[in-house]
Amino acid sequence: MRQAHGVGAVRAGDAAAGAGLPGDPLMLRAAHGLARTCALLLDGTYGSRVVLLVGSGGNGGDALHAGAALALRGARVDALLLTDRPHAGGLAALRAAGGRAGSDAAVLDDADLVIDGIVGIGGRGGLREDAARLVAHAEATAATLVAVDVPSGVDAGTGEVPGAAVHADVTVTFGALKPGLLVDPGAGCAGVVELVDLGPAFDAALGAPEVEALEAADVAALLPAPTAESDKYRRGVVGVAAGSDAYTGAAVLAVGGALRAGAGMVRYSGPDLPTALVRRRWPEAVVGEGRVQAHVVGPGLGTDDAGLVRLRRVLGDGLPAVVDADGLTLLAGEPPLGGPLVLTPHAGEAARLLGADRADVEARRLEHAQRAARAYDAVVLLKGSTTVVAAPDGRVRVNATGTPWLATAGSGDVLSGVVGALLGGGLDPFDAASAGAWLHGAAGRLASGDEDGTGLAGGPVVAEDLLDALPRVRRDLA
Ligand SMILES: NC(=O)C1=CN([C@@H]2O[C@H](COP(=O)(O)OP(=O)(O)OC[C@H]3O[C@@H](n4cnc5c(N)ncnc54)[C@H](OP(=O)(O)O)[C@@H]3O)[C@@H](O)[C@H]2O)[C@@H](O)CC1
Ligand SMILES: [K+]
Repeated sequence: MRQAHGVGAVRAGDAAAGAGLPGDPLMLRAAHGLARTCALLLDGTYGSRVVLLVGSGGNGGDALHAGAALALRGARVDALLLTDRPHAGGLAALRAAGGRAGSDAAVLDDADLVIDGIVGIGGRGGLREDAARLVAHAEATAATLVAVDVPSGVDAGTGEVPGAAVHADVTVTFGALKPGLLVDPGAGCAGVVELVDLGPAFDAALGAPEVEALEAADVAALLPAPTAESDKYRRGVVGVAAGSDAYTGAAVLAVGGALRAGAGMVRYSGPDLPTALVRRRWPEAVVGEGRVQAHVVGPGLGTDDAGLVRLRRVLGDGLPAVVDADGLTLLAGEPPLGGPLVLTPHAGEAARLLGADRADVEARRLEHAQRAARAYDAVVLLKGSTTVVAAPDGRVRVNATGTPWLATAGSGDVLSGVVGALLGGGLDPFDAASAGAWLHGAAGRLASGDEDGTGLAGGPVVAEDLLDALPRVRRDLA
């Protein structure tokens, strides 16, 4: 499990580990880890050209100390000071190591590596204009850009990017991951994230994480494995109420998602046309209502009265349910309904649920996912380049297994089926949503050939490809 801690927790860790002690041992430890990563990226420091962007706080201090270490290993290091009060110990160390400090941005033009020490966890608001100008200059060069702790301009606690920000190739962060490195849009500015250990005293003071991200082993441990005694009922029967005469594909894909994610059985109910198509594509699905352990409702349902009647009937029995797409639009006007719910909105649907602006949801994803979870007393899975899963009790997980290629028609229908299968298999809504997002994202990567999730290496996927990839993802987990 990857865990991110908020700014308050990190400050507590700093205090417990002796921040501010004479000689700044904690900062030296951070700077040492930063310098080590930079040296690896430079593939030999001797004769290389390094530029430091230095703000007024501890973040600039880290950059200056790391610059000193690189200068001692033969790099030509120039610090560009954005303040007349730079970290005194760091500046003295840089000068003693032969580095230089100034304000002529021309040094950026032939830099091999730029270290962004403008601002870290003490940042407020977007980058100021002078800083934004330097960052744009640095990003226009061929230099590798390494952010110190967080990319400057990213809110460490939330991932919000209220203005200009650094887009780093690598972020070296200290002591703990920060939520802003896992939640978009901040996560998209961080590049590859490296964590420098600040020691056991720091770790012990951190407390509970604010944001978690499941890894493969966590998902494997959560998934219910069939045993010799499991029959289809114990593996979970999922009811799917999706699709309409206008939107038939949603029914086929949601049923497929549930089946391929391991449901013991799927019962499909819907109008004649989608029913005929479900029968043809999935002869193993049972048509008609009956006993189930969880529901999937909403994809392609339509938002007319007929859809509302179906939604109310499904949620009326109080069983766990995944509500997606048209189901969310219908739910937006409804009093709280039914049993434990997982809502799976994209940003536009979340905006509708909250009566908010889509652009605001996209800019402040963590806040809006948490607000929707509280407002609907439901687990909310907010889809996006990094999916945010929020529980009404405040817990948050993010999922980063996806690929930009997953943003394709029908992909969400498959996801709703996958989460439904996990709910039906007995996972609680928070685990079902976060493990479902992981499986769906991993299937997307496998299907597209996009191994690192950047979208650069992969190719297009269609929703059907996800259905083929899901069993392989589960097999690899086992
Ligand atoms: N604690 C420790 O021992 C350890 C801390 N460590 C390191 O210290 C960092 C935290 O240091 P910190 O608290 O000094 O804050 P930090 O982020 O450097 O800058 C705050 C200053 O920046 C400015 N500023 C604010 N917003 C801005 C903006 N939008 N655009 C431009 N400038 C802006 C503002 O100053 P102003 O210019 O207003 O005077 C503010 O005072 C942490 O992230 C880690 O890197 C590690 O060494 C491990 C040990
Ligand atoms: K920074």
